[in-house]
Amino acid sequence: MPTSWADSVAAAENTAAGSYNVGNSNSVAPNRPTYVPPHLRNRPSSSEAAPPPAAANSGSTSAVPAVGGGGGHRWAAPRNDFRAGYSSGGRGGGGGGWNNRSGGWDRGRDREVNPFGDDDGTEQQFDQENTGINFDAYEDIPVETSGDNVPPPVNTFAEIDLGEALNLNIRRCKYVKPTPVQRYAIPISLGGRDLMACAQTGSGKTAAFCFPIISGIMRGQFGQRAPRMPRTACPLALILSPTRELSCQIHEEAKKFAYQTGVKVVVAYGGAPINQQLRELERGVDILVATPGRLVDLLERARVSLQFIRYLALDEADRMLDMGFEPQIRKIVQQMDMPPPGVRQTMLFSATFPKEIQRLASDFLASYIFLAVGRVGSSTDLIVQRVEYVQESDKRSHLMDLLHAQRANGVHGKQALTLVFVETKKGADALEYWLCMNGFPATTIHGDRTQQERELALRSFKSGNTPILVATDVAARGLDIPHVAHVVNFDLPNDIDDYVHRIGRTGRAGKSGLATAFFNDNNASMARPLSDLMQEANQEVPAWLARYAARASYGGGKNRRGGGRFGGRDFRRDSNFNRGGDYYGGGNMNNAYGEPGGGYGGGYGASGGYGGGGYGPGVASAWD
Ligand SMILES: Nc1ncnc2c1ncn2[C@@H]1O[C@H](COP(=O)(O)OP(=O)(O)OP(=O)(O)O)[C@@H](O)[C@H]1O
Repeated sequence: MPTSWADSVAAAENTAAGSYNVGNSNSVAPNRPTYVPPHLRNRPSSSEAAPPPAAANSGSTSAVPAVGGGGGHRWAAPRNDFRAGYSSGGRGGGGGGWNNRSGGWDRGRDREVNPFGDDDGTEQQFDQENTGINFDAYEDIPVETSGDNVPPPVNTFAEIDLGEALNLNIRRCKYVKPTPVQRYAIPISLGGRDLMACAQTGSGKTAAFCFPIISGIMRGQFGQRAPRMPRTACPLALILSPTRELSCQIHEEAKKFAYQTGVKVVVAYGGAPINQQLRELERGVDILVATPGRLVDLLERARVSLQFIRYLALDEADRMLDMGFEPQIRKIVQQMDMPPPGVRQTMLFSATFPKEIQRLASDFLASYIFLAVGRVGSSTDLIVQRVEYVQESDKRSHLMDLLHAQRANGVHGKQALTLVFVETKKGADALEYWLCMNGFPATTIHGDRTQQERELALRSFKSGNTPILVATDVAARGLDIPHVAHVVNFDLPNDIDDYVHRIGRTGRAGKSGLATAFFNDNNASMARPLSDLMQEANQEVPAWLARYAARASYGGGKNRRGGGRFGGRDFRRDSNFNRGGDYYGGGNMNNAYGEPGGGYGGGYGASGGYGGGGYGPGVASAWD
């Protein structure tokens, strides 16, 4: 349906925007220190001069310090060739970008680095589909929407008017069609609606919130524009995420999507020198990606103002609103100068969304749409889940057996990447040491390591030079590391949602993966939720675990899940929740293609979910 709803939204936006007029680009003088709306930057025109020279990479936009190497495992190093061949995402030659073409963009010293490294690239290079993605895996996924006047989903990117430059970048990313969460979330966001979205790990949520933000800024659809203040950066969009690594990853992705759109993306996160980030902010920012702690610092120094924010996205929103981060988030969103809900557009995304957190989150939203792709908090059945009964004292030798088996299955002499989750930072260091001593190159990521060590460890792991990463929950959420074949829960978490995020580091973007958990009596409280989760994901539940689960008493804790096979579980639909009937506007259940779907009974249950007792402090010690 290439001309249905998406077109009418675009038309409505253009009408509402009023002054949006492509032709204006000609009236902007080059290099004048005045504001040029993003939709007028970089616009090719027949009269323009030759494109800028393929500038050498100034490196000025890199938030990650240049790395000289190292950073892998610290102990015996059977293969410590970390420096070889690693590139953190194509910081190749220069290219066009800000301050070129239509000119007038006063970020004069910057050259936009081509994040694709394809400066001489032509269209045909982008024709290929994103390598290996299996979209069939998503065909039957149930989708639930609730709220008033839910915009219909789209089936292709072509149905949505995202803008020419963004569409080109989507092709460069080799995204041929939208994933289910993108099909629904992008039209909802382009329609100006607030959104609480829950979709399985690895299903493309980052693009689902980045595309509408970039597209909206490109359109320059705000009557008001952010002024240039000498020392205070005034972004139009803010994306918050819980960890430094995830913020960096979102920044890298967003830079690809925003390449040559004229929309500038900057990242700010703790543990890295603030001066470099301040300099970057001074050069101008449209989208700020940040961790909450560093952002509060910048706000208190009055180096960032939020008064022009039009888009707020919280990635891993349930984590951002649990006890660890909630005070900081409330400060940023409610106590500084950010426009209120309804004036700004707010998008919350996660793979898990406990009802207690949904209730908290609703403070940040105005008349929002709830979207669930797959069951809220479910794991994808692309991940084969195994649970093995292993006593504490046997865990190391058991891990060794798994790693030996995996080494035997290595491809092209390379061992598949294995991510091992442990409970504590000390435990991570101890296991890393032991693995290295036993000939398994391992490194760690946890909150006691310096930021540089963390980044180096991650790079060494991603590159395959150190194919085992031992991690605390700091690596549980959001990280998109290709080729993670196996996630081992050496220590099971105490919260089933943490388990869902951890195993979600494998089996991403339609690919399959393996997750093994070591279970013993210390994990008895996890027996029931684990067994329920595995059943939902069509996994084989071992008989001994089923017996444990049957014995486990239900105490109303946060690990308690509802009984249905699929449930959208918008907390507004809970019969315990009643705000006078003006809140919930009905729900729809579809498959991923927007067709009304049957076959998934019930599942919203007043009896289900995360009743009682507040949402716990999680694993704050393991986090930033
Ligand atoms: N439409 C698409 N076509 C092909 N690949 C895609 C598409 N959208 C996203 N991807 C790829 O899928 C992978 C997972 O995406 P992303 O990291 O956004 O997942 P996520 O849903 O945010 O996961 P998590 O819950 O773990 O944070 C990324 O490598 C991304 O490039």
